Amino acid sequence: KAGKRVFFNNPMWPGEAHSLKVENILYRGKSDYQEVLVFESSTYGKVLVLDGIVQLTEKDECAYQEMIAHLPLCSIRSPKTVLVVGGGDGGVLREIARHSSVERIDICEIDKMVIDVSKKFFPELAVGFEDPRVCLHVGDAVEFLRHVPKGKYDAIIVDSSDPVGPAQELVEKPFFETIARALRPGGVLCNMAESMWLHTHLIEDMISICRETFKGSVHYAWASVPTYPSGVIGFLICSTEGPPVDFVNPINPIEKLDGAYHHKRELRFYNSEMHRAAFALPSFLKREVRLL
Ligand SMILES: NCCCN[C@H]1CC[C@H](N)CC1
Repeated sequence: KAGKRVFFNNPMWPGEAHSLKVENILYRGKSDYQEVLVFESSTYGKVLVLDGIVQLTEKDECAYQEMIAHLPLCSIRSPKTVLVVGGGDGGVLREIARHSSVERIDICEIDKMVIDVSKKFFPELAVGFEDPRVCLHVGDAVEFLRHVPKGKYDAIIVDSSDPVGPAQELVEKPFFETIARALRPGGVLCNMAESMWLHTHLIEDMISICRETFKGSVHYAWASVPTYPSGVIGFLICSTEGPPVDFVNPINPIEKLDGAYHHKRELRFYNSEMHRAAFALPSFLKREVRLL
């Protein structure tokens, strides 16, 4: 009933909780991997929740989907083949589709229920699946990447949930090694990388794995997403050995992309200034994760 609140607390962020006012519950289900909930909130539009953790809201999904897609793709001259790990809601696909140079987008999502629920309740995101360049694989990305030919992709985007449950393996070294192998020389990875306020140990671990695995550069960027814990989310962005990639100054600025690909929906968060600003880090973080 209107006025009810839902609280999001979780061992991933002890001692704190975020809450949203609920107008009505639209869907509750349980897939082979997780519990799936969709509700209409009072102020953030529709909300997708997996195992009690907010994945996206209609109001602020633009920040996460646009940044995780354009930080890597605007850092390389002309991305052609892209892989999305996770991303079953389709939002990242919608963003990648803006890049007219892209010829093929593979996506490997483990949970079909997330795709079906997104198509039913989040058409603004699921529109990403309609692009003819998209090739959907429903299954475990760890398995999928084992069979990918060496050097196949220009960019890989890991749009995962938290590393508890189905996404646990996506922060371990063997997975990053299969990603490095699947990228071409000078190819780029952009990986969801939690909160600088809550998860500096996890970020440190991921960065040290990436430093060993990716012989190019490793950077951390971040963006404001009010409905994620602590209101920010980070991105770990790396390049493999080969032509050096300057992540901070986009060589393929989104403003230069031909408008044809923007007609469906304008950008709400990302632009080249936000791109550059995303790599500015607070002093405590630079000390704690010894980044360049
Ligand atoms: N594709 C929707 C976003 C999935 N990534 C989120 C990162 C932060 C997490 N606490 C929740 C999922």
